Amino acid sequence: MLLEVHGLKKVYEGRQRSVEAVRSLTFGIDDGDFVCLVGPSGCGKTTLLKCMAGLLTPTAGEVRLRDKQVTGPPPDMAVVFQEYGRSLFPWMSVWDNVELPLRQKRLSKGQRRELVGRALTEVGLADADAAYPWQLSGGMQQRVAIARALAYEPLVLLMDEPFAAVDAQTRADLEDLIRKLWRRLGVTTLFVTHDIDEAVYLGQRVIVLSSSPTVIREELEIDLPDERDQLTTRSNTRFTELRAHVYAQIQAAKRESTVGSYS
Ligand SMILES: Nc1ncnc2c1ncn2[C@@H]1O[C@H](COP(=O)(O)OP(=O)(O)OP(=O)(O)O)[C@@H](O)[C@H]1O
Repeated sequence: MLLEVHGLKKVYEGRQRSVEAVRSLTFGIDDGDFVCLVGPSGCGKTTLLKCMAGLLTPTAGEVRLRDKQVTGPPPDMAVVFQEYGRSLFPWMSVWDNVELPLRQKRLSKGQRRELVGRALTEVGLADADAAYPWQLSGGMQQRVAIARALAYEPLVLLMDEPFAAVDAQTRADLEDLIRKLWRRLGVTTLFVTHDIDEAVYLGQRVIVLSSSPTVIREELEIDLPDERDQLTTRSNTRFTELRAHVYAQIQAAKRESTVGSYS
């Protein structure tokens, strides 16, 4: 198992009251997996992802990467967030943004040039290397963030609702880009989303979370062909069945939390 989450619990301690965001989560991700995490909004997805990325300390339980406990941001992980506007440096060119983490890795100039050039080509931005992020559309900025993560050659790529802020057409293009890159490069990916269709379309496996305080409601194998396509896959009967199943699970999770909050 490449990445393991064991009995993870996170309680935010406030001055007036504490909020139990994640109650107890245990799951693992194998090398090369593409796993989607989906759950009702506010269910604790971002909290979980931040704990996995070493940005938050769990209240109990642990995250292990290659059998080593995560206690701070591991050098082998890259994260792509939803807010591309805040994750790129506006005063740096596209090329410099993608190169920045490689400088911290202390790679030679030649190695950096090769990795940045290749990553920008992979995401279709080879010609935009000298532009500044603010000159690009939202979808292009998110491509830059993806290129930056890929150039870094992480063991694990964590993505937190990365396409939530772009329009539907761009989103479909970016979904296909991510699947294409995953199939070609085989990078282990954990993709967090509240969009059921997106989770089923992208993942090999979907983990459905309950409402906060979060536990796992279900883990589902997505037995759709690896070759996916926005038109054929989404009109496939199996796709429709899977999305209906996940939808029902999430509705049930929401109902339970409403009942819970009145009991
Ligand atoms: N810093 C914090 N302090 C206190 N409570 C917090 C904090 N961050 C999140 N929470 C609470 O923890 C719960 C889970 O929040 P989180 O942002 O992880 O959920 P999410 O599933 O990512 O939400 P969304 O679907 O809106 O992106 C929510 O009830 C939220 O109000």
